[in-house]
Amino acid sequence: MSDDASEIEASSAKQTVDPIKSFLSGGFGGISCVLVGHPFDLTKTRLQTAAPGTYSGAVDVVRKTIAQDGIRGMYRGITPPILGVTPIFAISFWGYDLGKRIVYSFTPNRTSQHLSIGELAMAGGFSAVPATLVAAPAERVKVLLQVQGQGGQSAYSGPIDVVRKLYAEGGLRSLFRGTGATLLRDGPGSAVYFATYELLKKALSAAPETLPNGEKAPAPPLSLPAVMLAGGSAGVAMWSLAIPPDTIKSRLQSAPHGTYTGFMDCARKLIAADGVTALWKGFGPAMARAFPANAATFVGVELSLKAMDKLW
Ligand SMILES: CC(=O)O[C@H](CC(=O)[O-])C[N+](C)(C)C
Repeated sequence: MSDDASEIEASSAKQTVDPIKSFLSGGFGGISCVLVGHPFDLTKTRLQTAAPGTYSGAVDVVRKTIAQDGIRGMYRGITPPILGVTPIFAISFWGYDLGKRIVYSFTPNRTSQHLSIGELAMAGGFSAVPATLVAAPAERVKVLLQVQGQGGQSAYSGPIDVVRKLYAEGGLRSLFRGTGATLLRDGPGSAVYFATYELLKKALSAAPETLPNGEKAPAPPLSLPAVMLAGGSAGVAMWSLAIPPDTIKSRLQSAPHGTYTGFMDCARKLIAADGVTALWKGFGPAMARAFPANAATFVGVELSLKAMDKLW
């Protein structure tokens, strides 16, 4: 067998892909995710951060936003997510692939190349580490833009203005406020996310063939509806876990300087003021977004991988 052929066989049996392809496919997934998911995300952030009584629910946020700002209002703050989510997803999908390679390197004497769901979850959790370095400042900027324009004056004219003002106010520390909260949300969240996708992908695929070396071949490609079902469910599974740390992250990142000393302080103050259920503010819109946005993400990922596989 040629070196190239044995490398392809080894990497497909190992469930890893070329790092450039995993990075680019994640980027395509991110763009698809933002285009479908942004209006849901804006509704969630407004519900999470508005003073009690401002909105009666998600539909009220949409009604008031459109009445005040038109349809464009639902896409307020989309520039940072497009610019931020694309690299975040690129790094996240690349990090997931890197996480799988790390698992292999720590288990050199394994009897099967196939990664268990626990190992895939570990690789998913690992992906949040590099992704958070980009996600935390991008989310800080996005949250500040999303919460303005709810009646009062706008403090920022755009993402660059936010970055400039945050840097002037507190340097990199201010720009990176909420990094720990982002990791607490995305570490466990990404573990569940990738594990759910792989689990459903396997359940929805036809039985794999056996390779000449006795290993199972990777499952044949999924149909688009199956990719959408597995991707959408991965999003729902992730957000079922991620809403409480996300609520705290949004509060931390949107509050004036000095309001909270950290994650636990913010959680304690939020629960004391609004009760424990306040941790699940924005649950409805997050869940409403989770399925379509992540169905779109994995369609973007799988289609771009397929296109790249044809190119090189
Ligand atoms: C917070 C976030 O970006 O979650 C992604 C899914 C979504 O609904 O946006 C998943 N991942 C963290 C793996 C990029």
